Order: sequence, then structure tokens, then C-alpha cells
Amino acid sequence: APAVDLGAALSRRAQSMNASAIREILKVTQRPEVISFAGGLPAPELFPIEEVRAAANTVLDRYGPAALQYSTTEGHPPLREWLAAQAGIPAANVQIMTGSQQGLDLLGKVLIDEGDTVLVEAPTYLGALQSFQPYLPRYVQLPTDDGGIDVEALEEVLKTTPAKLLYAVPNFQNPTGRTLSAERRRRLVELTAQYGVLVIEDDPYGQLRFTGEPAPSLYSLGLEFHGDPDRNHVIYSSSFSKTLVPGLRDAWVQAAAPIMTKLIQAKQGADLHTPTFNQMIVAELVQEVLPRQIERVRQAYGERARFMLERVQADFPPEVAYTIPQGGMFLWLTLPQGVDTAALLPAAVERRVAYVPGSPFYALGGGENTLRLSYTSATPAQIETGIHALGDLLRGAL
Ligand SMILES: Cc1ncc(COP(=O)(O)O)c(CN[C@@H](CCCC(=O)O)C(=O)O)c1O
Repeated sequence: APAVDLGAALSRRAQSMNASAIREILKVTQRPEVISFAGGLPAPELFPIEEVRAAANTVLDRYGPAALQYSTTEGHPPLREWLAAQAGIPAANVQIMTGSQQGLDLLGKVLIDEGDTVLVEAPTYLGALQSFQPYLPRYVQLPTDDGGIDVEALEEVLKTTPAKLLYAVPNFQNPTGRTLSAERRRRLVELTAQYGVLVIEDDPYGQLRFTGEPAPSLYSLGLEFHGDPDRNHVIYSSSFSKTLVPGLRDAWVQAAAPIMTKLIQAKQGADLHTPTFNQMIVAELVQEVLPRQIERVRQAYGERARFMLERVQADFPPEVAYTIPQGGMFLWLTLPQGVDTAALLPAAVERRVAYVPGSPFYALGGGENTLRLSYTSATPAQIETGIHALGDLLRGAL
């Protein structure tokens, strides 16, 4: 039979796609003997399993077959209404997503034309790069420091470079753990409004603050600036993955009507709707269980972050720089130039410890001497052992 050249059949979009470093590493780190600081996985031992079991039963008792039937693309009304009330906006401006990863993919689909300039932090969340890549943007990297995006540099870029959108993770950024300061948030919202640049505020970690003072979301600053959710140039994306559980794949986007209309159409084409049963379960949990769970994980993650920082200070060579997060799941290491953290990973896994090499978090490459550590899914004992092993490895590599 004649062979068909299947590779040649792939679309240009498909040919531009690449694997997620995190997803690939997770396959390796599933081995029980490996202490993984790689995936931003919530602590499994803290999952509210009994509460989810009870909610599932309540949902089936209350809704019966409707809990297992097709439902609307926009999302389960009680869940949308609860989210809208939390944000102080109409439910029409809230769209449920199947994980905020789907939100990023559909926002890429409805906003990015080939060659559009997309401004991203250096480094930024590699999952966003993976979602945007198939729409063939032109990335421009924004420099960041301990206060997050350098808004002076942003202004310089905007003066010379027309940009379609800016993607930012202002709270406890993935991968650096940094937080955008309040005054820089105001400046960023003003500048992007002035130059007509849409902002995607990706905020799955906002509730996981364990120290310092909260700053207003870019979305709320945009609302203040425009006075109307349907004129807000800031799009907000968040998720129940880090505050409740990731496996139910429940998240949401807040956007102005012209964008929301297209997001819904894109979602119709993607998965029709987020699983009905999962949405109803989450809607059962948001009133009482969610606030308790947030307190629980904030406490636990704060302890684990402090412990990991203690161990890093004790066991790592002085040449290693690290960020000090105020919340979230990550801290970010910068090693001396010339160290290649991707090349070091196999030796780390041999010592039964894993991390995410930093280079995939840079849209335009670089960062070979950086790496990301997550402290949330390791117990204090595992943190002590894993950081000690990593310290030995890094000392040997310098
Ligand atoms: C800034 C940011 N935006 C969206 C997501 C996706 O979270 P969900 O789809 O809402 O679960 C994430 C989740 N990232 C984690 C989880 C990915 C884990 C995995 O690929 O299994 C990580 O960076 O390790 C994120 O950090």
C-alpha cells in the first residue's frame, strides 16, 4: 500500500508546537523514590477528599441525571454567579474554563494573529508560551526584578513596538515566585490602556499569600480605570486548582463582552462545556469548604516555603541566588553563568531529586543557568533530604 507522508500533513501550527518541560519531567518524577520539586502540584495529603465525596453525593441527589448531562458552555449558573459576586461584576462577564490552561489556549485563539507582538515576562509561565505558540506570535520579553515587571522598560518598549497583548502573573509569579508591586500595577494598567494593549492577568496563586500585604489585581485596577467591565482591557484568569483541587479542572476567565462572546464560541469548538458534574461539585464547595481549604494550604505552604529557604541557605553554595516568595508555590534559583541546569537534571534524578530547568520559561531562550523549585508537594523531611542532595550536586557543578 502506498505510504502517506504523515509528517508532511501536520499544520504549520502543529509544527510550531513543543512539549511542556513540566509535563515531560512529571513522567520521570512519578517514580516514588524521586523527591520532586518539579511540578507545581498542590499537596495531595491536604486534599479535602471527604468533603468532595459528600459534595458529589449531594449533587447527584439534588440534580440526578442533569448532573451527568450536557450543560451550557458558559458554565453552571450557581458557580458563575458566585464567581461574579466575588469579583463584583455581572455573571455575563464570567466564563468557566476546563482548567485555566484552557483559558490561556482559547485566549490565544481569539486574540493572537500570526506575527502579533505578545509581551511576556522574562522568565514567564511556560504553559502560557505553549498555549500561545500555535498562534504564531512574535514575543517581546519584558525585564523583571524583585518587584516584578520593570514598568520603565515596558514604557520604552511600548513607545517603539505596537503590541497586541501583555501576559503577566502578578502574584507569586510562575516560575520566579516574585510579586508585582502595587505602584507598578497601576503604571502597567495606565500604560497598556494608553497604548491599546490588552492584558491577560493570570492569577491562580492570588489566594495563597502567606506573608506581606496584598495588592489590588490588575483586573480591579482596570475596572476602576474604565468604570465598566465591558470596557476593561484587562482579562482575568484564575483557577480552583491551587486552592481546592487540580483534578476537577475547574477555572474561569473574567472578560469584557466583545472578548467573552468569542471565548464562548471558541469553547463551543473546543470542548462544548467544562464537565457538568465537576462544576456542580465545586459549586457545593465554594461556600464553606473553599475558605477553610485556602487557610489550610496557605499555612502549610508558608511553612514549607520557610523550611525550604532555611535549607537552601544552609546547604547551597553561596554563588547560588534565590528568590524569597511571599506566597504561591515556587522559588527560583540563578546559578553562575555557564552552569547548564538542563544538563544537570539527569544527575539530579540519579540523586533522587528533581526540579524544572529554567530555560523553557524564557520565550526567546536563555536562562540555562536557572531552575525552578516547588515546595508545595514535598514534606519537610523530603525538603531536607532533597535540598541537601541538590546542594551537593550544585557544589560539584560550580
Ligand atoms: C501561571 C499558571 N497559569 C495556569 C496554570 C494552569 O493551571 P490549571 O489549568 O488551572 O490547573 C498554572 C499551573 N502551572 C503548574 C501546573 C502545571 C503542572 C502540570 O503541567 O502538570 C506548574 O507550573 O507546575 C500556572 O502556574
